Amino acid sequence: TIALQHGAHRIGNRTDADMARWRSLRFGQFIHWGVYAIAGGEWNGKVYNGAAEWIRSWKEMPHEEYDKLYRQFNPVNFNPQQWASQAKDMGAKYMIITTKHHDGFCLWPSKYSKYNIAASPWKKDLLGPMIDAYNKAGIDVYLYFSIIDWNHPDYRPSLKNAADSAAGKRFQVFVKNQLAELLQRYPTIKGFWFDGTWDASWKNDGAFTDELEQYLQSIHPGLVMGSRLRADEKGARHFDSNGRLMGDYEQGWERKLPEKIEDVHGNDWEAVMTVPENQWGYHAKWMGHVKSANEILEMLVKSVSLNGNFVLNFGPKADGTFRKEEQDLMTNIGAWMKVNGDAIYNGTYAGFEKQDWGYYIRKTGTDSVYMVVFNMPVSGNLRVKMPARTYLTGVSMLQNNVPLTPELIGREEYFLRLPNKQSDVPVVILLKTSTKEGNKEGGNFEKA
Ligand SMILES: COc1ccc([C@H]2[C@H](O)[C@H](O)[C@H](C)N2C)cc1
Repeated sequence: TIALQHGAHRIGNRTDADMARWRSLRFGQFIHWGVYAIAGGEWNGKVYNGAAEWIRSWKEMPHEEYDKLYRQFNPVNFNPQQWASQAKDMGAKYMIITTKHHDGFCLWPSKYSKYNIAASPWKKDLLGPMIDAYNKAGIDVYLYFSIIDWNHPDYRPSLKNAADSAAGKRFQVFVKNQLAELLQRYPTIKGFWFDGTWDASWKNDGAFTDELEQYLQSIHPGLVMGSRLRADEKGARHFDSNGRLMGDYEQGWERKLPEKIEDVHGNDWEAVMTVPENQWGYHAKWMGHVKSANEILEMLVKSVSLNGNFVLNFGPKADGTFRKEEQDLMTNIGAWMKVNGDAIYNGTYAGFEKQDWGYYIRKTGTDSVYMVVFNMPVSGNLRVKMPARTYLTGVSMLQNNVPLTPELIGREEYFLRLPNKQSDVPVVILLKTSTKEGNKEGGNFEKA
């Protein structure tokens, strides 16, 4: 290994209570909301094909035009209690809100940048009421913060000369001040979700990123921060030059999921996902494939089955309301979560051989293993192969506790048959298992 001053300082996952809480939540709601929602992916009658929150970078959008949009930002229909209530109904246990995206517009009245909500017709802080409402609904809040800041005069993508370096230093002070300001204003938040850390000016100062992470932990112990914040002294990101994860969880899974358990290297991780192919902020015209509730549920279940968290993104309109497609998703996902949430919360990798019908999820620290069936075989037979020295002691439908009688088809291998093969939502079976030889003799199914 290479001697590193600013690489990973911890080998393996965090084991403290704050991280265990993050791990138990499993399902989050991402919210991308800002002045870009006013444009909604269009300008002068033309449609922007990129991600709506990036419209300022579009050649058809003059910077000075975009930079005046905040004068129209007036979310008169913003209702934080309603936002929190629908997130709770969906089954989300945490929420990540864009405090400031790459455009630099702050949703809170920051002392360190005039380009903030106080300068808009709305005037009032948006973050405080949101965080309070979500916390009251039992939902933890994490703050998205973009290091890239297109509005700040000292932001430099790279440092080419002494003047750049001086600006870069001023910018680092600005970032530190804003983050400390957010922690001071919103003490109940549980962590930061950093973004916009790929530019040379950031990744070539690994020491600063390391000091910043330690500074934030010192003023708010227990903060959960993923692998996007840091770089090591050689400019490596996410994984240091010795291949060790920096930060508290792997945060690179953006609009993609790992396929198998080996892909996550034993690290905590989180995937963030858009409903359309690639829109985070509000876009009036969604193009391409829009994911259904069942497709999203499969991503959520697959993430948990591979020991990760899954965060679904929403892009509220400029007036503070959610588009109908997003409201319908929250309702439909929530209906399934209401019945089957036990298989998700505190879920983790089960250690069973993957089968075609779907995914296994173990309730952390227990012998309870859930089977979440997405692909009903025409045979009607759901194959279950027990891991070595693990015995089946009970099988039932999660939804109504109806017991199932497995058919033994080999050494510790079974077929399970559902009462009926028809379902237009995923079906969950609860397996009770035991690793004690003794139970083998008892009521397990081999005797039958
Ligand atoms: C260049 O590819 C990018 C850059 C930034 C992103 C940003 C999106 O604007 C959104 O905030 C997402 C979470 N983030 C990674 C996405 C893709």
